[in-house]
Amino acid sequence: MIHVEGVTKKFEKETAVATIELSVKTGSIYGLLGSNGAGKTTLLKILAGIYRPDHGNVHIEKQSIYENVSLKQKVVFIPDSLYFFPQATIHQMADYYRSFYPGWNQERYETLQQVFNIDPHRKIQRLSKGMQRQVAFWLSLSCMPNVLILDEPIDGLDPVMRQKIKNLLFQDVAERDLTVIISSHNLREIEDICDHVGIMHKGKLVIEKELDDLKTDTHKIQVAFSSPEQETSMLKQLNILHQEKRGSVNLLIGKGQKQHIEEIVRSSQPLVFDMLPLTLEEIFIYEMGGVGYEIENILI
Ligand SMILES: Nc1ncnc2c1ncn2[C@@H]1O[C@H](COP(=O)(O)OP(=O)(O)OP(=O)(O)O)[C@@H](O)[C@H]1O
Repeated sequence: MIHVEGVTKKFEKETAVATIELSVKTGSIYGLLGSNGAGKTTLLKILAGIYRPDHGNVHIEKQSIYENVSLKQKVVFIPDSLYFFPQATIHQMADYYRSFYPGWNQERYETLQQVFNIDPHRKIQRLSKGMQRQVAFWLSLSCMPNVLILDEPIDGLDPVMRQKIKNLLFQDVAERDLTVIISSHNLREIEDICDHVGIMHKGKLVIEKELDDLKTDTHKIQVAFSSPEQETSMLKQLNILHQEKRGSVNLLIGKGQKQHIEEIVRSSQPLVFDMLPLTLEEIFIYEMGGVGYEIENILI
């Protein structure tokens, strides 16, 4: 379990992260989204023990991460700008990882060579941007970390490689309870990986949700009635996040169990009734609207 407790970080006068509280369950995949400059990278670096928070603390497996070498050996961070030793080949970089991470698994490193299919004798800095990213995953996954922190990880990867890497992450989560924290700008991209999503804006965590709950609990409803009284009576019984009129049809975004909503709407005898699934992006737009934020400005 990871606990972020009231974490704040300032750079001179700039507050990059403002009193963030969040928890990430062991074996889950947490997606961190937000606008440019929202504070995602700063928070990830605090989680990885690279930055010391000005206030608050981060506990992983009940231990504080900052300056805790033995804990850091179980946590791997892949930053958005990758760093490898100049002139190092993949094998040489692997030697370095092996010396720092006690969990290093040589057999896995060799097995993953078939997945990434890059000659380990090649110098990393001469590889393409996407290939360097593959090397970062190859080395990181060979360390068998308990926690993997990924800052904009899929940038530059082709669709086949993205899928392969997602599958490797799923495998580690399922087989050995790996916890993954992943930052991205793209809700659609991480929709199919994460079980939790948090959205940051101006240093704050403005929304945090479990995806399954959201998906089974939010519905798009189209209804039309012959009388406004029927409509008013139905609306009073529903938990509505958003509504708009399209001609005689009322488009509603409602929260609640599908069957329960259906019963309420049907008992009001609508002329037209349809329930449609929402994309995750739509759900967030309405949820954020509910807490007073314009998500269009936050997600790109
Ligand atoms: N080392 C630093 N020195 C000074 N200010 C910094 C430093 N790192 C980050 N900041 C500031 O902190 C704020 C948050 O930056 P951060 O990189 O955490 O945002 P982000 O959400 O990762 O942004 P992006 O999506 O653009 O990568 C920004 O205003 C940034 O200018």
